[in-house]
Amino acid sequence: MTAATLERPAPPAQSDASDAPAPTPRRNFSEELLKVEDISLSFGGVKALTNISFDIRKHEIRAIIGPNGAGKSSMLNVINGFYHPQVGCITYKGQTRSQMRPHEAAKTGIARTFQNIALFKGMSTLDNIMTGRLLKMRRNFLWQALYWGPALKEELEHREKVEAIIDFLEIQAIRKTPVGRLPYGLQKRVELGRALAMEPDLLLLDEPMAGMNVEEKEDMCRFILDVNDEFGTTIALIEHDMGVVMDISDRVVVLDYGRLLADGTPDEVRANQQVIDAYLGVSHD
Ligand SMILES: Nc1ncnc2c1ncn2[C@@H]1O[C@H](COP(=O)(O)OP(=O)(O)OP(=O)(O)O)[C@@H](O)[C@H]1O
Repeated sequence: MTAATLERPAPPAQSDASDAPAPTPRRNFSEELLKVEDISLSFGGVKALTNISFDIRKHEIRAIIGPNGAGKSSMLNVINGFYHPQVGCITYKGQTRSQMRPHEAAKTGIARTFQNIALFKGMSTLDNIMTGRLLKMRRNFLWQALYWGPALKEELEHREKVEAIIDFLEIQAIRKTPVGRLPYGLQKRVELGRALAMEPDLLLLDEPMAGMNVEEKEDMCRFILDVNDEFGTTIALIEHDMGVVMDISDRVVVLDYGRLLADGTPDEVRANQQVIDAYLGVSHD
């Protein structure tokens, strides 16, 4: 399977009296999980985002694309509370805020991977993924020292979850290896594992395939699709590889110079002349 041949599963056929050709085989989603409205973010004189509005629907794969410096990472940072916009609001799970706080975002089910891998390089794969369970731990260290039996039971429950993720991502062979010794593609997979350990409802992936070879990209595509299908996780991802974006995304937001240039299905975005001019014709190698 190549990345270029990956396709989302087609929705069930609709009975239609007309002989019109079937619609593009993409999935349809209606329930909104997150909405950003009129977001503007500046750093001094640099306008990173200007009046950006779009939504992310439950269970979809949503791509955010755009040329370098378009504001994609800033947008993810606004969603998970790393950056606080000067204008606009965010509605997540029905609650509207002018800004997210990182711990609020994490506690309410938003997990994130980073453009530059942010793992503990000296720690093993297993321990790195275990750090993703920290917010799920019910008891503090003092409690664990005083009540050893229940603490052990809780620890075993977390271990089981982590082992399940290790199996799912097919990284059993490197579970004890310090991640700093792993090749780049596997480190990216471990970082995905750590985000999955948070059992997120919304998973934000910042360039999950950057720096990967073709085989590693195929693997990562498969894992992203599987996470979405098997766990029902909603995914928002930034990606420069257009083949991947068009193949695995349900809808695509296009940013350019911090402004929203287009928002639609991959087919709509692909056919948009402004997008072609601003982005698709531009090489990012
Ligand atoms: N912490 C910051 N301080 C100052 N300027 C920033 C900061 N973060 C982002 N910017 C600026 O905001 C603009 C958008 O940057 P951002 O990283 O969001 O773009 P991007 O689309 O993710 O780019 P790339 O594809 O190169 O990662 C750029 O001009 C960038 O220099």
